[in-house]
Amino acid sequence: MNTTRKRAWQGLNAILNEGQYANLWLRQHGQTLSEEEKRWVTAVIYGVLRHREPLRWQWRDLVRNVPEPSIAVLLDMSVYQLFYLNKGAEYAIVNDAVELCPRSKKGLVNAVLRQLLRRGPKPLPEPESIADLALVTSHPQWLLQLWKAHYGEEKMRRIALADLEEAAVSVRINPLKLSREALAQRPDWALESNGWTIRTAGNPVSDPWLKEGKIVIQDRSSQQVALMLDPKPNDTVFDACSAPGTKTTQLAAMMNNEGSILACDLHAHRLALVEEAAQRCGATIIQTRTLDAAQADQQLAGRQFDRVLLDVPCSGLGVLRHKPEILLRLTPDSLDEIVALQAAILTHCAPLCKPGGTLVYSTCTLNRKENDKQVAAFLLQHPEFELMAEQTIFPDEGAQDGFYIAKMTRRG
Ligand SMILES: C[S@@+](CC[C@H](N)C(=O)[O-])C[C@H]1O[C@@H](n2cnc3c(N)ncnc32)[C@H](O)[C@@H]1O
Repeated sequence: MNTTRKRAWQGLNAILNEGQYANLWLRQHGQTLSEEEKRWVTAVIYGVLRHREPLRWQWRDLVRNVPEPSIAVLLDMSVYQLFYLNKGAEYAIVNDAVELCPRSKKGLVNAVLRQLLRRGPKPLPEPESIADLALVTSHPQWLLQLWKAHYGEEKMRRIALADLEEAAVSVRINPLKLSREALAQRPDWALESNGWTIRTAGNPVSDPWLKEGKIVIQDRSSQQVALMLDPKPNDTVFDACSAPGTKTTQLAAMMNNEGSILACDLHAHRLALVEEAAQRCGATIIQTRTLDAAQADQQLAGRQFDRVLLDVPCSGLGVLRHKPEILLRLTPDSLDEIVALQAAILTHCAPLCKPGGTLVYSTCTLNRKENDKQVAAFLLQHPEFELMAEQTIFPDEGAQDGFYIAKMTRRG
């Protein structure tokens, strides 16, 4: 029995059937695995999550009823190994799947997988209709319709297909701990023209510089948010939704640890992550405070800041390459709830921006109601703010997440 298959199955059950997040499960359970095992389990978990509809479509016609969720996931995972990884270990894959499942299901799993081995992979339909694109990309049809309405049919198609690609890992320099000269000593790494993103060779996730806070894993679109806020040394900054602190620590570095940042979040346990990040990165100007950003004007009455960052909770439709499981839980109704929360955060944080100050609103989603329409509605009600720049970053346009960033100033 290959125990890594058992771990991957346990992980997929936790994520698909018990609502856990893949990255958190892997962080928690990956410690018991070797680096090589962890890489394999990670690849299988994300591969099954990204291709869950076509995987099930491969075996669905071979059973009368879909078996209980854990057995269905075992079949999905086995099909992924047989048809997508294709390492020539077919019989070991089938035997391990049969051994993993309870006695009462062994016959079913064995029969389905052996029929699949005989039949081989069914070719997927060309993703021409929305229904076929939904099958091929494992995106719900309602989301494809929404993207079609918001961004046009061609863009909708490109975004959905881009989500099937493996997520790129981007790295940013932390100049509070790593000088550009020291970085230049590393021949296979180079700083990109924005002065923050490092082009890396190898796997930065296990690089010792990460634990030392010299570099930070941060998507290049996410880095762009802090660049748009553009804080200067000695500014006062309010970061309303700051956890886990990836942008907060970038802001501190941009300010060269001069000035002050009030980093808030609704959840105290998440603010602890901001404090850890600040410690690791040597960012000394960050104070944390638990706060509901939708009531920030009451909780911080009398205070105003040079720069306000509202990196609000969102539906996450721009980061599906990193978190494909988002699609398992999202519904049109949950989108509407989040739009209302974002509107409240904008309304109740805006008064904390000084006249002449800068307000940046950002999301990692692709949904115009959370993005440009949200900001347009805010501006209509708040003529004291002026839109200076607005950017939607799409995941099909490079190795980056989808993001929306709006930069506003408060008239003096
Ligand atoms: C997109 S994440 C922020 C990411 C963070 N800015 C970074 O770069 O690491 C959104 C955050 O908003 C927090 N949040 C959700 N509702 C909130 C509220 N009502 N007030 C303040 N924070 C909230 C969540 O806990 C989450 O940490």
